[in-house]
Amino acid sequence: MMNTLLSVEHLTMRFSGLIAIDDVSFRAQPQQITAIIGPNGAGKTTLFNCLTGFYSPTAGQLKLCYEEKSFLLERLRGFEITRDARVVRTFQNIRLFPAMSVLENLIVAQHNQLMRASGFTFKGLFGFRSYQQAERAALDLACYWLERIDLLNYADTPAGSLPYGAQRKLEIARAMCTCPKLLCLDEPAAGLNPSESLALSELLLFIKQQHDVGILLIEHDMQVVMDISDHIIVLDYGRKIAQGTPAEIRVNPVVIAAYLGEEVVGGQA
Ligand SMILES: Nc1ncnc2c1ncn2[C@@H]1O[C@H](COP(=O)(O)OP(=O)(O)OP(=O)(O)O)[C@@H](O)[C@H]1O
Repeated sequence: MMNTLLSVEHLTMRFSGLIAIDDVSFRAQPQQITAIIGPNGAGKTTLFNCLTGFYSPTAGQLKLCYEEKSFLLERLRGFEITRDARVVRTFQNIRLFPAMSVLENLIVAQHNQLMRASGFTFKGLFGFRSYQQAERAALDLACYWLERIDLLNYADTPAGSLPYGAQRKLEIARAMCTCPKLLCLDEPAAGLNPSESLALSELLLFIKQQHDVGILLIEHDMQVVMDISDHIIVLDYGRKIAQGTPAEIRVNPVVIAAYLGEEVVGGQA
């Protein structure tokens, strides 16, 4: 029996009169893909904003556990959520550093490790061996991910000049360079063509199988969701209305009636 990676308990987020998330509870397991679906305005991104410190929840508990450690995310500041709890996210809109090279985007993601290795400057300045080793390790990790996303030949290309689909993959590679335990992806398939969506699905399956990370996936592309998710949480107007495996969600009448529609359940996104 796997240990739970993330426990969301009675999460509520209010904006004045509007309840964006209303008493939502669910669990996510390590090395599994947990999809969060629901129509526009259901509260999906707000959930990510609570998990990653952009919003302070009105109520509820967000507990992350791994390797005998546990973190209450709602009590941490944003940078601690990434640095200490190792939760990382991407956004609906691409947020790469467009003028930096592809490789530099992946090195910047390892800033925390490199700063520690540099003794917060002087070991780096004086070229300590331990810092040089850390630099090499950062480069190796960046190259590992560049190979995984087929961008090794574009290492020196400005990230902003890559095709859209490649930028989406680079964002995921950049997130993975932080060595996360929980990877939160906000609509990674948005704007991708069918073959790019397939490549994305393969990348996410590779990550979940080969790396000790749990994935939370917000996605409107039902083909991607149904193909790769282990577990699906369905939100509507801030409330959880269903959860289950893709097979269960496909035939859940509440979900069919409210969200997917019969055509989409049949596999047409
Ligand atoms: N900072 C904010 N202030 C006020 N209302 C907000 C704020 N952030 C989100 N909301 C509201 O909370 C509700 C949920 O929004 P959210 O962006 O989480 O939905 P979503 O499920 O991610 O939608 P989409 O699929 O369109 O991205 C919406 O009604 C939205 O307008």
